[in-house]
Amino acid sequence: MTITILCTSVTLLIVLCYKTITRWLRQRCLSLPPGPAGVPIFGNLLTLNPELHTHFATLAKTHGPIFTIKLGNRLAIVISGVDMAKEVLRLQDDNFANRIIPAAAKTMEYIKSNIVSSPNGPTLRLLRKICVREMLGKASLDRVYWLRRREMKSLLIHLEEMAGEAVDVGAQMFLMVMNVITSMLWGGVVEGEEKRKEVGKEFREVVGDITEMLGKPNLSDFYPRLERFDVQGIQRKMKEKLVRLDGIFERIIEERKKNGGDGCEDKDFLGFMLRMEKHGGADDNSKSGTTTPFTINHVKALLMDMVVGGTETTSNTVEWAMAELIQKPEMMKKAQQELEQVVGKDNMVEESHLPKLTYLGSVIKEVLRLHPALPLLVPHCPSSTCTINGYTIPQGSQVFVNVWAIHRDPAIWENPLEFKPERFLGIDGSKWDFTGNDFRYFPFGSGRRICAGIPMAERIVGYALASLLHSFDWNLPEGTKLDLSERFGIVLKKATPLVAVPTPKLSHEVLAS
Ligand code: HEM
Repeated sequence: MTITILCTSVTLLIVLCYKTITRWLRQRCLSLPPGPAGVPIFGNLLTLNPELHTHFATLAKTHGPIFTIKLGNRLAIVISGVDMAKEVLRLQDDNFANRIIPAAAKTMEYIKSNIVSSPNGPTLRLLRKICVREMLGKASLDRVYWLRRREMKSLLIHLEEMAGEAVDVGAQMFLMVMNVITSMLWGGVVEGEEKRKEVGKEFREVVGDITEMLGKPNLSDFYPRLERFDVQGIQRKMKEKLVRLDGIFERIIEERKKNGGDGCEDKDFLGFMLRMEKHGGADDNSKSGTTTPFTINHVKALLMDMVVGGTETTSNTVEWAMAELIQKPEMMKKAQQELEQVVGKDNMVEESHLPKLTYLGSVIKEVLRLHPALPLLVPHCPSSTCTINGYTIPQGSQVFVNVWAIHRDPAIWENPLEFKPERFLGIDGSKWDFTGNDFRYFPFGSGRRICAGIPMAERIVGYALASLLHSFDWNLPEGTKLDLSERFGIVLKKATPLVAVPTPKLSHEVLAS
């Protein structure tokens, strides 16, 4: 018995060593980008700092703007140079516009059908077209403005009630943005304040758990062969949550179908998507006349995309902006003076004011420069082996583009660590935008996989920040200090939540109008 166990262990060890050595030799022959030395089996996992964006920026100082690291069995390439970012996101975009789906996200069919996980191809094009052109186009966003206004007003009245007390700004923003997004998605379905709150609460809990699990390091991702064993139980727990989420979606969709179904397309996005689904999908999008299907799974997947893609990104951006402005009161004053001029003291901010708020716009650009919501974008993945700068980038490797590091590169930005909205003002400032055409500034990514929610993000962040600043003065609670340090996650966070005290600037009549 002992001899059998011994023989099996030795054989396993030999096989493992053989595989590690052959993989190592294969990779050496490939002329991969340079990178820190790792150890067999673990690669660089043991020295990986969880603050990935800063860790990668530090490694880039030693290994250059393109380097390799090994995360277990997975090869990752990290890009932190402008030219190479352009190579991945523009010149070789077609090849790199794919994703590696985390093991936890593979557990439910509709999660695999969403935009963020879809490989480059007709389904991705269809989903993005629906999202970017149909739902998040100007006309559609205008149509559901009343829903955003309703949620904003409810937040401002709540903050007025909290006047003089310490408020967790990020938590309030998250709640408001979640309500705004879910209202836009199915706001016409869930009737009644109480019921809306109830659905919203359950939804928030489940989505919070799901994003937390997606952000957890999972051995199944570093060692894909372990995926079926689900060593940490993450996939099992994720599946439980996704079944719950699916239940919420099913209830909402059922309710909508009962109450007039796809006839309600003007009310919110769900109505629009159900109409598409009823017509069996879409869109004769190819010359060959084939139709790309659009199923109920796609409806759920798009709901999920907007909630997960849109909530923390926008609410954290507003929280960062508030923190930076509280740190620099003269800048807060400047933004408030502009609001008084454009909006007036007897009025609430409306989205239609945003294009005239030039200084506020530059504050938002500067926040997204210093604290881009997704500091490493969403990792890309080449569908075939290619070369960048003479280095081989193997098919299937995970490619991180460190936009955070590019936005702080002293060769591009003067005093890059200083928060200075003025750099985006004037003739010089107007050249920077969110289109991803300039690889020195691209907080929303670039190319085929550029953020699908830019118009919505611009409106929500601008409207929320303008409303907070116009309606209240903001100060830190007495005796507290501001901490501006960051914490890496799926979305970049403040390491400690911003707690601040609002003092109303507008009368109750104006706020409640
Ligand atoms: C301040 C707010 C936001 C920022 C900074 C932001 C940034 C980004 C970035 C950097 C990416 C990845 C690009 C890449 O992989 O190359 C992305 C992807 C995405 N974003 Fe946003 N985003 C924001 C808000 C939103 C909103 C409001 C929505 C939708 C309602 C949204 C939906 C998406 C989706 C669906 C994707 C995946 C696109 C794809 O894989 O093709 N985002 N976003």
